[in-house]
Amino acid sequence: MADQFVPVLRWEERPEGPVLVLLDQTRLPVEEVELVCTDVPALVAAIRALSVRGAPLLGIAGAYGVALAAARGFDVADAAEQLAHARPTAVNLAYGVRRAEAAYRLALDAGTGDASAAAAALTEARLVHREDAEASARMSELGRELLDELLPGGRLRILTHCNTGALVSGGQGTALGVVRAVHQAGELRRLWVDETRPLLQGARLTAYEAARDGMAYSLLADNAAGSLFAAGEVDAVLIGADRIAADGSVANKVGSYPLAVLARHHRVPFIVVAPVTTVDMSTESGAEIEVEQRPGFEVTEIASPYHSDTRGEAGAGLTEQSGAGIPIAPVGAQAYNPAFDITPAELVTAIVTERGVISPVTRENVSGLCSTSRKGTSRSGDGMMNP
Ligand SMILES: CSC[C@H]1O[C@H](OP(=O)(O)O)[C@H](O)[C@@H]1O
Repeated sequence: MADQFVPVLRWEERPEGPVLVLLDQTRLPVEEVELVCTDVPALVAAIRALSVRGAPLLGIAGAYGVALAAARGFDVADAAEQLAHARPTAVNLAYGVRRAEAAYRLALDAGTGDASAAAAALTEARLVHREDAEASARMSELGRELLDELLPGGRLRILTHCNTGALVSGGQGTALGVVRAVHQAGELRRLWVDETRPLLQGARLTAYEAARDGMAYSLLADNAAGSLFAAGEVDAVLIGADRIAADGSVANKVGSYPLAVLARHHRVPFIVVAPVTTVDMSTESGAEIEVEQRPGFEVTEIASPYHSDTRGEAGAGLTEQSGAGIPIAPVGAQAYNPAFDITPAELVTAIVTERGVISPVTRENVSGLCSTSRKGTSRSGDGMMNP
């Protein structure tokens, strides 16, 4: 196991007051630069620029953001609203914000005073952080067991999309956390890493994590994935999720849905790995999930952390503003840039959570994930063997 990263996110008590310190993911893999957030607008800007990103980590950051507002005497209700709406698709963000806000309100209503209420929000944020680390560890175990069952004895060739590792989690990640467990068990033959245009989370972040772990990996352009399936080079697809609707539809980084179609056509297991905090039973179906639309310049320009002149002014992040990148389209070109797409449940072989694995992905099995009386895995029929 490689040495640990610079912490992806940490709370620090400083003489001038508490701060939230973030590893700026827009600067990776070239530089490990830390952003120090002293207020909520700075944290909201970091979330929108994807300096801090990835559904579970957004929930953790959101919870600490509420604690920061409370500790620094800002308006907590206003801070919670700003944070919860910083990005629309990952349900984890609002989940973490509301957890910390509720703890703050409960303490305040109990008459404990502002300082104690702020401490309650911080305690809850730390709990959200710890719970996600525990969930990550459990998902890694369950995901590796699932792969052992689906593909016994194999040295696996796994394809993944975007970044779902330690950079999105309180622990070692979601889908990439499973890959890590497979690698550490000596069962990973090859990790195929989709570069994940346009923000290149695969090229910049997953390759960075895989390299640090000594994994055998190959980076590929997203549109090369089809030829890998056709050549029989993919044993399983593992991805994360930003929101799972009640019907089992999965919102994830754009490019996930085409992989699900390819996987079904080539009878390859398509596995989603996500903590239960990603499941949103109040969203009935995938059609109701708000898909974040991002600025067109992320598509019409190429920005790279390797080239400081493409990071915008003051070495800002990759997504700071138009004109920071190198144009790769005619000036004025219009662009379609959804951050996510929706994969219907019928194309998902299994969903791995810390509370068990569900397959097939049905409304009943999704609902079971959220029931307090849940007992382990819900799998029926031969859904596992017919990816
Ligand atoms: C398992 S959470 C990681 C998830 O978040 C990514 O989105 P973004 O980089 O825009 O935050 C992507 O959808 C990953 O699957």
